[in-house]
Amino acid sequence: MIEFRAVTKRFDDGTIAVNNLDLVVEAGTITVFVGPSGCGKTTSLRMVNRMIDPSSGTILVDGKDILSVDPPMLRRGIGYVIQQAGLFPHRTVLDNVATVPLLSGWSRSKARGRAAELLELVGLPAELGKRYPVQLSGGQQQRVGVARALAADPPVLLMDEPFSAVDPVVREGLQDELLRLQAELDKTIVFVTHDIDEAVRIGEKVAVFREGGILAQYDRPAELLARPADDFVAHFVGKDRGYRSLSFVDASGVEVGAVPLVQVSEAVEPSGEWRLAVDDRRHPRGWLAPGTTVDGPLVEDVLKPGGSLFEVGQSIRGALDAALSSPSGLGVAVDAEGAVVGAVTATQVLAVIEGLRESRG
Ligand SMILES: Nc1ncnc2c1ncn2[C@@H]1O[C@H](COP(=O)(O)OP(=O)(O)OP(=O)(O)O)[C@@H](O)[C@H]1O
Repeated sequence: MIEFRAVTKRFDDGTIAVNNLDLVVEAGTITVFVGPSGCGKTTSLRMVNRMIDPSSGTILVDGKDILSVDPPMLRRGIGYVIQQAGLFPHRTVLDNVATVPLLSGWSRSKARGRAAELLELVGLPAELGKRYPVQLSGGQQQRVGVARALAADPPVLLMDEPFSAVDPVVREGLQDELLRLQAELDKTIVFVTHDIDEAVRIGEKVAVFREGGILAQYDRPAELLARPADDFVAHFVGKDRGYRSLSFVDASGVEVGAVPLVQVSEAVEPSGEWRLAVDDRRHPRGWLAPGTTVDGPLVEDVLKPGGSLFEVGQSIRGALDAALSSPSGLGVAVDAEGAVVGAVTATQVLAVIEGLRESRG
């Protein structure tokens, strides 16, 4: 657990970067600090590993005042990942990751063995270990940065805009990877970003900062979207927050109905209704529009591309999107293997959303 108690940082030129911060980061969670540029996120983060010391107030890590711990000692228990990975350019990927174990006195072969395990853990093929950082993509470099920070197996991980230098698709992949790793490793992670979408996607709790280093709201993402504390937070979480908050409501309340199916490569009779074409594993292949006549076996060329799919038990946002993006108006539900289990309409989904709203008062 990390606890900020009335922490203020005033730099020598008088700038107040962090103003009387009270906040508890629970152990084993990902907590995100988010806010516009210059609102004190990085300063707050760097005070945890004593790269910056507070002007007043106290920071406790696992109940211990960090000012009572020697900084190098403190940092052994705190991994640090920064934007663009900050790798050593003249060391191979493997040696970058092995750096901390080597510094802790491990033999070269043991440190490299550990580094190889870590590369695997973050999803990088072993052969990349021989390359130099410049020979990797941005996303791969970020993974190496995470592996390096995990090398000493620290209970706490500080991540400062670690994914902001990569494109949105790679970024989403890295976020998923972090969530997967966290499920396995159970670290206490503080993650800084200025991207609210990233914050609500990966944070169990999100701290929104405003200018002047003031904490504007500290809440679970669903609360932040549903009940922003004030106009600043409402504006900062941005447009579509009502729709985005549906990501945190599961779709189990939506009753999945039957959907007419036809089999690809089999003969089909004409019909006046939309039918979903599936393959022999019941995976959806596309929609057959009403009145389409097919001469002989059904081929995929006559099918209309399907909309998005949603998995039963996932978010209601996915169910609504599936219905809205489907040419038939029927959102297709699939099981974990991707086989069709049925379909829902947008009206059905909205009725459930409306019911939830009313029951919340
Ligand atoms: N060494 C310093 N001396 C004086 N002022 C500083 C120093 N470091 C940071 N600041 C100021 O403190 C404030 C908070 O900076 P900080 O880097 O913590 O913000 P941030 O929220 O992380 O911003 P960004 O998203 O742009 O990285 C800013 O006004 C910044 O200019």
